[in-house]
Amino acid sequence: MLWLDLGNTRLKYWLTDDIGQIVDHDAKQHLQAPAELLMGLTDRFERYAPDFIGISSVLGEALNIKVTETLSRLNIPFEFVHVDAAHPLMRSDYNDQQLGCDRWLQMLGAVDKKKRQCVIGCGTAVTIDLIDHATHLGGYIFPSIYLQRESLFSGTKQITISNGAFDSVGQGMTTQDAVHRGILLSIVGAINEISHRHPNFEVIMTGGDAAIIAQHVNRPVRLRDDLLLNGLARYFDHSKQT
Ligand SMILES: Nc1ncnc2c1ncn2[C@@H]1O[C@H](COP(=O)(O)OP(=O)(O)O)[C@@H](O)[C@H]1O
Ligand SMILES: CC(C)(COP(=O)(O)O)[C@@H](O)C(=O)NCCC(=O)O
Ligand SMILES: [K+]
Repeated sequence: MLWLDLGNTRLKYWLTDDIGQIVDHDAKQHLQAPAELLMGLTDRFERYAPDFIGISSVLGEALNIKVTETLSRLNIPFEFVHVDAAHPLMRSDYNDQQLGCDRWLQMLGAVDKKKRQCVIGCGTAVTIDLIDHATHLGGYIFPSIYLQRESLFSGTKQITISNGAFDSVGQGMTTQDAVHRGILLSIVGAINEISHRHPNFEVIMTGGDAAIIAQHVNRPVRLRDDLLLNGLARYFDHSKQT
């Protein structure tokens, strides 16, 4: 199988064998040209001769059409995920026309009907979702630390910071530190507040920036890099059974 995750910044792919083991995996910036990036990867994909391609995309109709055109040339059946708010593994009252499918799949990949869970996706946006015994209770969306820095850079005259490390939440004494620490605290502080309000929820984090953020959270955090893949596998298993 070939599994694709088209996020706002990166294209992730996984090739898995018959027993679900990952035989190849990578994440690449697509620069809003995912179809062209996929074109360059087709040789690699064809080498493994996958019999199915399952796709999560939050890139919108126009880019999905281009991706569809590229994938059609492979002559391998493929299917885009559609959010199912009444899925047997997890119920959700969130507006299902709006819920991002990567966000939903991450939850589907993590959900455990015996637990209360807080699933945090740290990609281009940071999403924080609460799940109570397999019922999605809703969540929050924040700009990532990088998007926040870009918005300060572009919306102010005297803040000209465009790079540097996000490594502390202590107060800063320079613009550079104040910007990075303030932004990091906005996410870490929100996570701490949400986990304070929901003390019995297991905190699970995934996505490109999960490790940077998790270090400063004052609760035990489970870092998982397999949630979206797991969600894709669960979704397509189910649709084959019905
Ligand atoms: N402006 C930026 N500068 C540097 N790195 C960035 C920037 N925006 C995002 N990133 C990085 O890109 C990665 C995106 O993470 P990922 O989970 O793949 O997100 P998405 O699913 O939204 O594509 C993160 O590791 C983040 O550190
Ligand atoms: C919230 C997101 C931007 C996160 O995307 P990502 O950071 O993974 O690229 C995406 O799931 C999305 O576009 N969601 C639609 C809005 C919603 O979930 O309500
Ligand atoms: K967007």
